Amino acid sequence: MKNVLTIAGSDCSGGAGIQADLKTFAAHGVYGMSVIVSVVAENTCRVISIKDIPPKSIADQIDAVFEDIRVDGVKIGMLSNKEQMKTVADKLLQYRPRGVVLDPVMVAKGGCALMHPEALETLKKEMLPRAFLITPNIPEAEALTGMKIETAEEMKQAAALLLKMGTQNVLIKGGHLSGDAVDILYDGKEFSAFTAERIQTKNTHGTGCTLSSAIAANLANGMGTADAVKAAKEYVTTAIRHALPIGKGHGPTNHFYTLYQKGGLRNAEL
Ligand SMILES: Nc1ncnc2c1ncn2[C@@H]1O[C@H](COP(=O)(O)OP(=O)(O)OP(=O)(O)O)[C@@H](O)[C@H]1O
Ligand SMILES: Cc1ncc(COP(=O)(O)O)c(N)n1
Repeated sequence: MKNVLTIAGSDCSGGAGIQADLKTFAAHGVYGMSVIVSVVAENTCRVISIKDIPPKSIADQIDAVFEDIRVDGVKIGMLSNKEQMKTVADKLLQYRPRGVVLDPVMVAKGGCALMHPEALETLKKEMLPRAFLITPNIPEAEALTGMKIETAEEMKQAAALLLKMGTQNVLIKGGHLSGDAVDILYDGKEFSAFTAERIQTKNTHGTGCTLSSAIAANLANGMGTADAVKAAKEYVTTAIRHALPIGKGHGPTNHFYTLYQKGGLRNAEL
C-alpha cells in the first residue's frame, strides 16, 4: 500500500481540508497521514474562527511522519501565513518527496480568507517551485498571475504563466466559470482539457480538496500525470453528483458512493 500525506487545515464539519483529504485517500486505497497547519472552526455555512498552528509544531509533525514512514505522495492545501509556508517549503527541500500536489487555497466558499493576502508572494516564491502540480481555481489563478480569466484561452495563458513560476504542471479548475466544468492541464508541452457536465447542486463544499487529494493518491499509485487527473476528475464529479445534503449550507462531496458501487461498503445508507 502507498502512503500519502496531507498538509492542510482542519475542517471540523468534515467536508473540506484534512478531513476531505483523508476520506479521499481511504477511497483510493492509500494510507493517509496528516499534518495540521490550522484549526478552522467552520461548517457548511460559515467560518467562525481560525487558529493557526505555530511553525515549530508544523515542522515537528512533518519530521514525525518522514523520520518513520515512507511517503509516496503529498497533497498540500491551506497554508495560512508566510511563516507556515517557509516552514513547509524548507521541509520539502529537506525530504524531497515525490508527487507534491499543491492546492493554493485562499478563500472558503462563504468568502472568508483562509490565507493572509500578504502571504501571496511567499506562496509564489517558496511553494510553487516545490510542487509537481498546482491546482488553482479561477480566482486563485487570477491572484497568482494578476490576469483576468474568463475563457478557456485565458486559462491556457494563465497556466503558461504559472508554469514559468517554477511548478512542473498546472491544472486550472473551471468550477467557477459557467457552462461545463472544464479543467485545463498544462505540462509545459501540451494542454489537455478535462470536461464534466456541470451538476446543479449547492453541495460543493470540499470539491477542490477532493480533486487535489485524488490526484495525489493516483500519482502515488503509479499513474501518469494526465491519467491521474482524468481519474480524479471522474472521482470528484461522482462525489459532487452524489454530494450529501448535510448541514444547512453547502453540503460535502460524497466519498462513499464509488466504494459502495464496487461493493466495498455494507450497511451504508447513501
Ligand atoms: N457544479 C459542478 N459540477 C461539476 N463539476 C464541478 C462543479 N463545481 C466544481 N466542479 C469541479 O470540481 C473540481 C473543483 O473545482 P472548483 O473550481 O470548485 O475548486 P475550488 O474552488 O478549489 O473548490 P471550492 O469552490 O469548493 O473552494 C473541478 O474539477 C471542477 O471542475
Ligand atoms: C480547512 C479548509 N481547507 C480548505 C477549504 C476550501 O475547501 P474547498 O476548496 O475544497 O471547498 C476549507 N473550506 N477549509
